[in-house]
Amino acid sequence: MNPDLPVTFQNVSKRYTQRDEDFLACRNLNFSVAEGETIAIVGETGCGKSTAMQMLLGLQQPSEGRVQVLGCDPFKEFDALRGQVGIVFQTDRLLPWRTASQNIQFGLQVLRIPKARRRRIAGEWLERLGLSQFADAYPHQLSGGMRQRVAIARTFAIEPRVLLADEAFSALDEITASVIRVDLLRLVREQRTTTIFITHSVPEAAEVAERVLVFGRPGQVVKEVNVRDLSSREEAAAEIRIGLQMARAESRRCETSPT
Ligand SMILES: Nc1ncnc2c1ncn2[C@@H]1O[C@H](COP(=O)(O)OP(=O)(O)OP(=O)(O)O)[C@@H](O)[C@H]1O
Repeated sequence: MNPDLPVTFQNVSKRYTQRDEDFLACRNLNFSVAEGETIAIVGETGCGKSTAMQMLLGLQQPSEGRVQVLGCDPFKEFDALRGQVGIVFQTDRLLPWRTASQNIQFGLQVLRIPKARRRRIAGEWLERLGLSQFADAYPHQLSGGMRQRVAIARTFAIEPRVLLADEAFSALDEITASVIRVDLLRLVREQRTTTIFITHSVPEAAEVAERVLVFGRPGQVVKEVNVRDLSSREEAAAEIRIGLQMARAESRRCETSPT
């Protein structure tokens, strides 16, 4: 395990207890993300993507193995990572009683940034996302795409070193999603934020990531696709689909093999 890399999973397994029985959600999961790198994790529903991300966020403890984020154990050193890991969710999760500007200031408030500085930072992010004239608008006065932009601004305002985008575009219509995707990618590149996209969409993974990890069940990397080494996004998408087929075959093999 290289402690200098911002995110490392080393031989990580996670077991849940379901109806008095052990259930393996991740098995011997190994991967890392380099500083400033953008990766995507793709996998079918139930393959353990969320469980892996919960361990990254320190919300779940691995049953075995080690997770390291920015040199810390996220479960045991939860407070040390406060403000260092940002998340963009599928839904905007804006507070309806706060204006766009006040929503962007929320994380900064939690980090006890003084009011004048908070306002200035929110103003800068509203401008960067083309929302300056909506600073005082409430979420119900904004379109879905604008709300997601406010949520993105709220995440970037804390200047996270690691960003997690969890199905960040799947609640938007395809046209809005493609515009917001471009916005988010631009910010990730400008800020050089180490980023993990979680997605079910093969074309999206091929478009946003430099490297794609295809997850199989229980949570493990069945194929790694280095988009940088391929000639086109289409070729990357084809490689990801091969990975998903491998994951399905492996999962069927596990289901049918005698225990
Ligand atoms: N807290 C929990 N307790 C028990 N089992 C759980 C818990 N969380 C997840 N699981 C199980 O672990 C497996 C992996 O779930 P997980 O949510 O990590 O998958 P996922 O790949 O994120 O799925 P999706 O794409 O649908 O979000 C599933 O079978 C799920 O039922």
